[in-house]
Amino acid sequence: MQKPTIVLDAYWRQVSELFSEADFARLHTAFDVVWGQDAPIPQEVLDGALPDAVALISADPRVSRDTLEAAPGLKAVVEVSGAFPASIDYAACAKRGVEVLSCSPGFRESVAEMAVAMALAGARGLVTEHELFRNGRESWLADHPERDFSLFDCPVGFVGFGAIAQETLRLLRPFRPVVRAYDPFLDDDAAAAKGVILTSLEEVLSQSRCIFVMAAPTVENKGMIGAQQLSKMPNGSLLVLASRAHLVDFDALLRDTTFGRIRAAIDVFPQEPVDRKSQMRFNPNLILSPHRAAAVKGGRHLIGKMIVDDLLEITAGRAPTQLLRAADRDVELLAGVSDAAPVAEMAAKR
Ligand SMILES: NC(=O)C1=CN([C@@H]2O[C@H](COP(=O)(O)OP(=O)(O)OC[C@H]3O[C@@H](n4cnc5c(N)ncnc54)[C@H](O)[C@@H]3O)[C@@H](O)[C@H]2O)C=CC1
Ligand SMILES: O=C(O)C(=O)CO
Repeated sequence: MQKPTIVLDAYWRQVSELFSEADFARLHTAFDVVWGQDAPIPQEVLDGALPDAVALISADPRVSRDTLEAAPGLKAVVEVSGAFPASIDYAACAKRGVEVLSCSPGFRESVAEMAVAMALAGARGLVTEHELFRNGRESWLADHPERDFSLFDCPVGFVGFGAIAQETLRLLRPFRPVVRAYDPFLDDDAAAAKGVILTSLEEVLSQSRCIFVMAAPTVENKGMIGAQQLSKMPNGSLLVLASRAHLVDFDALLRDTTFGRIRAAIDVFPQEPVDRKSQMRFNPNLILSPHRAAAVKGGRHLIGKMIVDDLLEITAGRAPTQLLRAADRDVELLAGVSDAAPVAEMAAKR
């Protein structure tokens, strides 16, 4: 029997960053894969494949009514950049019954692991003492209660309680944290099922010693953590920023961390790469990570597994269960907010 055709146009990503060898083999066993190379797909290859394609996997999917007309058998569009882009006609896809899926849940393990690493490094003064040690100024056997704390029984807060936050909490569970979360799109039952107190942003910020910012960037939440919100954080508390700089007023964050009243561990920045002369580079109360939360060998392979699993479901006539479905989200809030262009440019230079 002929295998269904899929178009794999992952560039600017590398195919091997998305798929383990085993999942790439599963993909090829189940589907006739067009392109699948680490270079942009030539337009004529795409045009030639669309009439037979059941799925289009792309880091930069451009799907208009014309695309849908050219692809009468299309059942799914999978974006592999990390967020729903503005370049898809979501209404036209919904009308045609084409699933639009985002790979974003496939980052959860690697990003959660890094968030825990950043929290532990911040909470135990690891990076600070390491830097002081290099300069002969380290403090032997000192507790530093004004700065350091244990995650055991610690009040921990989440701003945004989606896939990455939930995975982070799963990893933190052995520390028995007392967990509060602010997420206006989560209901009480879902939070209760995870053992989390769903509450206001103010309470999360004022009652937690360690706060993870993990909300998706939307058209509504730019700079939602500003000077007023940061002022609620207790002295000596730590902000771990893992989702997007969009959520935080960086001028306010840099002001509040300058003298160490609060500290921050940051993986994502308003401009990436950060300017060589930025004050951030000289602020000892910041742990700086160059957008590497998912950057580890295999750190994006869950994406490939989810893609293969969901495409098998979709081509069997069932609903996808792994990737994020546009149909389940208010795409108006999300689409195009996260600009993939700087990430794509940095990725090209790896
Ligand atoms: N640092 C890195 O390398 C990476 C960062 N990310 C970022 O992490 C974000 C979160 O990823 P996931 O957990 O997989 O997404 P998700 O969609 O599962 O969860 C996002 C959560 O944010 C919540 N949210 C939206 N607006 C909010 C608001 N105003 N206040 C509080 N919560 C709000 C949503 O209700 C949702 O529960 C992504 O959108 C992406 O920007 C993702 C992968 C890698
Ligand atoms: O690490 C990556 O590949 C990302 O896109 C993070 O946002």
